[in-house]
Amino acid sequence: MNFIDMLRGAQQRNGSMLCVGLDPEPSRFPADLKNDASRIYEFCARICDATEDLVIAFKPQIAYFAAHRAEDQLERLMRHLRDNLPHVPVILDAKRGDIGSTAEQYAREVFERYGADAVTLSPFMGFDSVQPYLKYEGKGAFLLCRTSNPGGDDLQNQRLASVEGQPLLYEHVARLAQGPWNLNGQLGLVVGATYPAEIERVRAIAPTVPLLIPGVGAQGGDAVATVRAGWRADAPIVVNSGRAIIYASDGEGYAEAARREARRTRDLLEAAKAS
Ligand SMILES: O=c1ccn([C@@H]2O[C@H](COP(=O)(O)O)[C@@H](O)[C@H]2O)c(=O)[nH]1
Repeated sequence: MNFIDMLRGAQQRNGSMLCVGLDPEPSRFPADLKNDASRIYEFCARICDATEDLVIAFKPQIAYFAAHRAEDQLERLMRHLRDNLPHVPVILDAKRGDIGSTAEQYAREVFERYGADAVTLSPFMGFDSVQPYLKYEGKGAFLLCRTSNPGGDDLQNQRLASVEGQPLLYEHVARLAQGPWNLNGQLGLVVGATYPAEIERVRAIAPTVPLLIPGVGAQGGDAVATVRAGWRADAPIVVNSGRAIIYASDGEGYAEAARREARRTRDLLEAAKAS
Protein backbone atom coordinates (compact mmCIF):
# COMPACT_ATOMS: atom_id res chain seq x y z
CA MET A 1 0.00 0.00 0.00
CA ASN A 2 1.38 3.44 -0.84
CA PHE A 3 1.62 6.35 1.57
CA ILE A 4 -1.44 8.21 0.26
CA ASP A 5 -3.58 5.06 0.57
CA MET A 6 -2.28 4.59 4.11
CA LEU A 7 -3.35 8.16 4.95
CA ARG A 8 -6.78 7.62 3.44
CA GLY A 9 -7.14 4.33 5.35
CA ALA A 10 -6.25 5.88 8.72
CA GLN A 11 -8.41 8.91 8.01
CA GLN A 12 -11.43 6.69 7.40
CA ARG A 13 -10.78 4.16 10.11
CA ASN A 14 -10.24 6.76 12.83
CA GLY A 15 -12.44 9.55 11.42
CA SER A 16 -9.48 11.83 11.84
CA MET A 17 -7.14 14.32 10.22
CA LEU A 18 -5.13 14.74 13.45
CA CYS A 19 -1.44 13.86 13.53
CA VAL A 20 0.18 13.54 16.94
CA GLY A 21 3.63 15.12 16.89
CA LEU A 22 6.29 13.28 18.89
CA ASP A 23 8.76 15.90 20.12
CA PRO A 24 10.05 14.20 23.29
CA GLU A 25 11.95 16.53 25.63
CA PRO A 26 12.93 14.70 28.86
CA SER A 27 12.87 17.89 30.96
CA ARG A 28 9.10 18.03 30.28
CA PHE A 29 8.43 14.37 31.09
CA PRO A 30 6.23 13.35 34.06
CA ALA A 31 7.93 12.97 37.44
CA ASP A 32 8.85 9.28 37.21
CA LEU A 33 10.58 9.77 33.81
CA LYS A 34 11.75 13.36 34.19
CA ASN A 35 15.18 14.23 32.77
CA ASP A 36 15.82 10.60 31.90
CA ALA A 37 16.67 10.43 28.20
CA SER A 38 16.77 6.63 28.34
CA ARG A 39 12.94 6.70 28.76
CA ILE A 40 12.16 8.51 25.48
CA TYR A 41 10.98 5.31 23.81
CA GLU A 42 8.70 4.45 26.70
CA PHE A 43 7.20 7.97 26.81
CA CYS A 44 6.48 8.04 23.05
CA ALA A 45 5.24 4.45 22.81
CA ARG A 46 2.72 5.03 25.60
CA ILE A 47 1.40 8.17 23.89
CA CYS A 48 1.10 6.35 20.55
CA ASP A 49 -0.65 3.34 22.10
CA ALA A 50 -3.09 5.68 23.87
CA THR A 51 -3.99 7.69 20.74
CA GLU A 52 -3.69 5.22 17.82
CA ASP A 53 -7.45 5.10 17.22
CA LEU A 54 -7.74 8.90 17.06
CA VAL A 55 -5.12 9.83 14.48
CA ILE A 56 -4.35 9.90 10.78
CA ALA A 57 -0.58 9.74 11.41
CA PHE A 58 2.26 10.10 13.90
CA LYS A 59 5.11 12.55 13.30
CA PRO A 60 8.31 11.96 15.26
CA GLN A 61 10.71 14.92 14.98
CA ILE A 62 14.18 13.43 14.56
CA ALA A 63 16.01 16.30 16.30
CA TYR A 64 14.46 15.41 19.67
CA PHE A 65 15.93 11.92 19.43
CA ALA A 66 19.32 12.84 17.94
CA ALA A 67 19.91 15.61 20.51
CA HIS A 68 19.74 13.00 23.27
CA ARG A 69 21.74 10.33 21.38
CA ALA A 70 18.47 8.41 21.27
CA GLU A 71 18.44 7.26 17.64
CA ASP A 72 18.32 3.66 18.90
CA GLN A 73 15.10 4.55 20.73
CA LEU A 74 13.68 6.07 17.56
CA GLU A 75 14.47 2.81 15.72
CA ARG A 76 12.76 0.88 18.50
CA LEU A 77 9.73 3.19 18.40
CA MET A 78 9.44 2.80 14.62
CA ARG A 79 9.60 -1.00 15.04
CA HIS A 80 6.94 -0.83 17.74
CA LEU A 81 4.65 1.21 15.47
CA ARG A 82 5.21 -1.07 12.48
CA ASP A 83 4.60 -4.25 14.50
CA ASN A 84 1.69 -3.08 16.63
CA LEU A 85 0.00 -0.13 14.91
CA PRO A 86 0.68 -0.77 11.20
CA HIS A 87 -2.54 1.03 10.18
CA VAL A 88 -1.10 4.40 11.28
CA PRO A 89 1.39 5.97 8.83
CA VAL A 90 4.51 7.58 10.27
CA ILE A 91 5.98 10.80 8.90
CA LEU A 92 9.57 11.34 9.99
CA ASP A 93 10.06 15.09 10.38
CA ALA A 94 13.70 15.53 9.33
CA LYS A 95 13.52 18.52 6.92
CA ARG A 96 16.46 17.16 4.95
CA GLY A 97 17.91 18.88 1.88
CA ASP A 98 21.29 18.21 0.26
CA ILE A 99 23.03 17.33 -3.00
CA GLY A 100 21.94 14.10 -4.68
CA SER A 101 24.69 11.81 -3.38
CA THR A 102 24.14 12.90 0.22
CA ALA A 103 20.35 12.90 -0.24
CA GLU A 104 20.65 9.21 -1.20
CA GLN A 105 22.14 8.52 2.24
CA TYR A 106 19.47 10.55 4.01
CA ALA A 107 16.76 8.71 2.03
CA ARG A 108 18.30 5.41 3.06
CA GLU A 109 18.33 6.52 6.68
CA VAL A 110 14.66 7.60 6.63
CA PHE A 111 13.18 4.69 4.68
CA GLU A 112 15.57 1.78 5.32
CA ARG A 113 17.00 2.47 8.78
CA TYR A 114 13.86 3.92 10.34
CA GLY A 115 11.26 2.46 7.98
CA ALA A 116 9.23 5.69 7.87
CA ASP A 117 6.30 5.99 5.47
CA ALA A 118 7.07 9.62 4.61
CA VAL A 119 9.57 12.37 5.32
CA THR A 120 9.70 16.17 5.39
CA LEU A 121 12.17 17.83 3.01
CA SER A 122 13.46 21.31 2.27
CA PRO A 123 13.02 21.99 -1.48
CA PHE A 124 15.58 24.82 -1.37
CA MET A 125 18.35 22.85 -3.16
CA GLY A 126 16.15 21.90 -6.09
CA PHE A 127 14.76 18.78 -7.72
CA ASP A 128 17.96 16.71 -7.70
CA SER A 129 17.95 17.01 -3.88
CA VAL A 130 14.40 15.58 -3.74
CA GLN A 131 14.67 12.88 -6.41
CA PRO A 132 16.54 10.26 -4.34
CA TYR A 133 13.58 10.02 -1.97
CA LEU A 134 11.16 9.46 -4.87
CA LYS A 135 13.03 6.30 -5.85
CA TYR A 136 11.45 4.62 -2.83
CA GLU A 137 8.22 3.38 -4.34
CA GLY A 138 5.10 4.12 -2.32
CA LYS A 139 6.88 6.41 0.15
CA GLY A 140 5.84 10.05 0.63
CA ALA A 141 7.76 13.33 0.87
CA PHE A 142 6.35 16.61 2.18
CA LEU A 143 8.13 19.72 0.88
CA LEU A 144 8.36 22.76 3.13
CA CYS A 145 6.18 25.34 1.41
CA ARG A 146 4.78 27.97 3.80
CA THR A 147 6.07 27.08 7.25
CA SER A 148 4.32 27.95 10.51
CA ASN A 149 7.06 30.15 11.98
CA PRO A 150 7.10 33.98 11.63
CA GLY A 151 10.52 33.83 9.91
CA GLY A 152 8.94 31.81 7.09
CA ASP A 153 8.09 35.25 5.63
CA ASP A 154 11.74 36.09 5.08
CA LEU A 155 12.12 33.88 1.99
CA GLN A 156 8.82 32.10 1.34
CA ASN A 157 6.85 35.33 0.87
CA GLN A 158 9.37 36.87 -1.57
CA ARG A 159 8.41 37.27 -5.22
CA LEU A 160 10.27 35.34 -7.87
CA ALA A 161 10.96 38.15 -10.33
CA SER A 162 12.38 35.82 -12.97
CA VAL A 163 9.31 33.58 -13.20
CA GLU A 164 6.41 34.58 -15.44
CA GLY A 165 3.52 36.07 -13.43
CA GLN A 166 5.91 36.60 -10.50
CA PRO A 167 4.53 34.20 -7.90
CA LEU A 168 5.69 34.17 -4.30
CA LEU A 169 8.33 31.55 -3.53
CA TYR A 170 5.90 29.36 -1.57
CA GLU A 171 3.39 29.50 -4.44
CA HIS A 172 6.12 28.34 -6.81
CA VAL A 173 6.95 25.41 -4.51
CA ALA A 174 3.24 24.49 -4.46
CA ARG A 175 3.15 24.54 -8.29
CA LEU A 176 6.22 22.31 -8.54
CA ALA A 177 4.76 19.79 -6.07
CA GLN A 178 1.42 19.66 -7.85
CA GLY A 179 3.05 19.36 -11.29
CA PRO A 180 6.53 18.74 -12.66
CA TRP A 181 8.27 17.43 -9.51
CA ASN A 182 5.49 15.02 -8.58
CA LEU A 183 6.60 12.19 -10.86
CA ASN A 184 4.75 9.34 -9.11
CA GLY A 185 2.24 11.15 -6.91
CA GLN A 186 4.49 10.91 -3.83
CA LEU A 187 4.75 14.61 -2.92
CA GLY A 188 2.88 16.63 -0.35
CA LEU A 189 3.37 20.12 1.08
CA VAL A 190 3.98 21.57 4.56
CA VAL A 191 1.83 24.63 5.26
CA GLY A 192 1.50 26.22 8.71
CA ALA A 193 -1.86 26.38 10.51
CA THR A 194 -0.73 29.83 11.64
CA TYR A 195 -1.39 31.13 8.08
CA PRO A 196 -4.85 29.94 6.94
CA ALA A 197 -4.97 32.40 4.02
CA GLU A 198 -1.82 30.80 2.63
CA ILE A 199 -3.28 27.31 3.16
CA GLU A 200 -6.21 28.41 0.99
CA ARG A 201 -3.83 29.75 -1.66
CA VAL A 202 -1.77 26.54 -1.64
CA ARG A 203 -4.95 24.50 -1.99
CA ALA A 204 -5.94 26.56 -5.03
CA ILE A 205 -2.55 25.89 -6.67
CA ALA A 206 -2.13 22.30 -5.48
CA PRO A 207 -5.63 20.83 -5.10
CA THR A 208 -4.74 17.14 -5.04
CA VAL A 209 -1.56 16.78 -2.96
CA PRO A 210 -1.75 15.94 0.76
CA LEU A 211 -0.95 18.80 3.12
CA LEU A 212 0.95 18.42 6.39
CA ILE A 213 -0.23 21.31 8.57
CA PRO A 214 1.66 21.93 11.83
CA GLY A 215 0.88 24.85 14.14
CA VAL A 216 -2.36 24.07 15.97
CA GLY A 217 -2.02 23.66 19.74
CA ALA A 218 1.15 25.16 21.21
CA GLN A 219 1.74 27.56 18.29
CA GLY A 220 -1.80 28.92 18.48
CA GLY A 221 -2.92 28.19 14.90
CA ASP A 222 -6.68 28.32 14.31
CA ALA A 223 -7.89 24.73 13.88
CA VAL A 224 -11.26 25.65 12.40
CA ALA A 225 -9.83 28.15 9.90
CA THR A 226 -7.20 25.56 8.95
CA VAL A 227 -9.79 22.94 8.06
CA ARG A 228 -11.95 25.44 6.19
CA ALA A 229 -8.95 26.52 4.13
CA GLY A 230 -7.39 23.14 3.43
CA TRP A 231 -9.83 20.26 3.71
CA ARG A 232 -10.98 18.46 0.57
CA ALA A 233 -12.73 15.11 0.40
CA ASP A 234 -10.26 13.79 -2.19
CA ALA A 235 -6.88 14.96 -0.80
CA PRO A 236 -5.97 14.27 2.83
CA ILE A 237 -4.82 16.97 5.21
CA VAL A 238 -2.68 15.96 8.16
CA VAL A 239 -3.03 18.49 10.97
CA ASN A 240 -0.21 18.13 13.48
CA SER A 241 -0.34 18.97 17.16
CA GLY A 242 2.62 17.99 19.32
CA ARG A 243 3.34 19.64 22.65
CA ALA A 244 -0.32 20.46 23.42
CA ILE A 245 -1.08 16.75 23.33
CA ILE A 246 2.03 14.98 24.57
CA TYR A 247 2.47 17.35 27.52
CA ALA A 248 -1.25 17.68 28.33
CA SER A 249 -0.30 16.47 31.82
CA ASP A 250 3.01 15.94 33.58
CA GLY A 251 1.44 13.54 36.05
CA GLU A 252 1.29 9.76 36.12
CA GLY A 253 -1.76 9.75 33.84
CA TYR A 254 0.03 11.57 31.03
CA ALA A 255 -0.95 9.06 28.34
CA GLU A 256 -4.62 9.26 29.30
CA ALA A 257 -4.41 13.08 29.34
CA ALA A 258 -2.78 12.97 25.89
CA ARG A 259 -5.66 10.80 24.72
CA ARG A 260 -8.25 13.28 26.05
CA GLU A 261 -6.53 16.21 24.32
CA ALA A 262 -6.10 14.22 21.10
CA ARG A 263 -9.78 13.32 21.11
CA ARG A 264 -10.78 16.94 21.76
CA THR A 265 -8.58 18.16 18.89
CA ARG A 266 -9.69 15.39 16.54
CA ASP A 267 -13.36 16.23 17.23
CA LEU A 268 -12.77 19.96 16.78
CA LEU A 269 -11.12 19.36 13.40
CA GLU A 270 -13.84 16.97 12.25
CA ALA A 271 -16.63 19.37 13.30
CA ALA A 272 -14.97 22.13 11.29
CA LYS A 273 -15.54 20.17 8.07
CA ALA A 274 -19.26 20.85 8.36
CA SER A 275 -18.94 24.50 9.43
O1 LIG B 1 6.33 24.75 9.39
C1 LIG B 1 6.59 23.90 10.24
C2 LIG B 1 7.18 22.68 9.93
C3 LIG B 1 7.38 21.78 10.92
N1 LIG B 1 7.05 22.04 12.21
C4 LIG B 1 7.27 20.97 13.21
O2 LIG B 1 6.00 20.56 13.70
C5 LIG B 1 6.04 20.35 15.10
C6 LIG B 1 5.12 21.33 15.81
O3 LIG B 1 5.02 20.99 17.17
P1 LIG B 1 4.02 21.75 18.18
O4 LIG B 1 4.45 21.28 19.52
O5 LIG B 1 2.62 21.29 17.84
O6 LIG B 1 4.18 23.20 17.99
C7 LIG B 1 7.51 20.47 15.51
O7 LIG B 1 8.08 19.19 15.43
C8 LIG B 1 8.10 21.35 14.42
O8 LIG B 1 9.47 21.04 14.20
C9 LIG B 1 6.47 23.23 12.52
O9 LIG B 1 6.14 23.51 13.70
N2 LIG B 1 6.26 24.13 11.53
